[in-house]
Amino acid sequence: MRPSVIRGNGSEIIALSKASVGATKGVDSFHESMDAMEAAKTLAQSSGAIIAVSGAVDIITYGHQGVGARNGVPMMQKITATGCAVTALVAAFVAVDPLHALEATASALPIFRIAGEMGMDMANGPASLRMHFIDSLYNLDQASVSSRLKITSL
Ligand SMILES: Nc1ncnc2c1ncn2[C@@H]1O[C@H](COP(=O)(O)OP(=O)(O)OP(=O)(O)O)[C@@H](O)[C@H]1O
Ligand SMILES: Cc1ncsc1CCO
Repeated sequence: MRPSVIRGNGSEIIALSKASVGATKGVDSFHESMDAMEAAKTLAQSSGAIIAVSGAVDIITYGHQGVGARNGVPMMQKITATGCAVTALVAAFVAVDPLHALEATASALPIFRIAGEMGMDMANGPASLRMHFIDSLYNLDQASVSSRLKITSL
């Protein structure tokens, strides 16, 4: 199997790259995404996949430079399965343009996080964030993405 993109939290990417033997915590992460930067680059080079690490900053790398997606709200972590959901969004973006999987991944992650920010503007906690987040993703437009986008090179 040669996946185009591997998305995990910091602990998962470190475990996959075998860069660390530290404890992991199942579906949640003990490590911050930036702790997994070197592991992500190593895994990208050994697997040939684009690596996306979710966390306070989402990281996207193909093994050399990286992109950091800095939008979002921490309460997204309190909704179980947002990790799987953002992975599904990445898959959908890559399916539209498979020859540009890096750009597709670097678009899907910040868009997911921007929808989280917009959902949080209307939410009172994780349950209402889940609802408002899905509504925000559904209603998202180019102007909202352009005005909110926070990405940097790493
Ligand atoms: N500290 C944070 N601040 C803002 N957004 C975050 C933070 N940590 C994670 N996220 C966002 O939350 C979503 C889920 O990422 P997370 O790292 O929690 O995945 P996961 O551990 O695989 O989750 P799951 O519980 O679904 O298995 C992603 O969109 C990610 O960008
Ligand atoms: C914990 C969990 N529940 C549904 S999917 C999933 C893992 C990734 O989000």
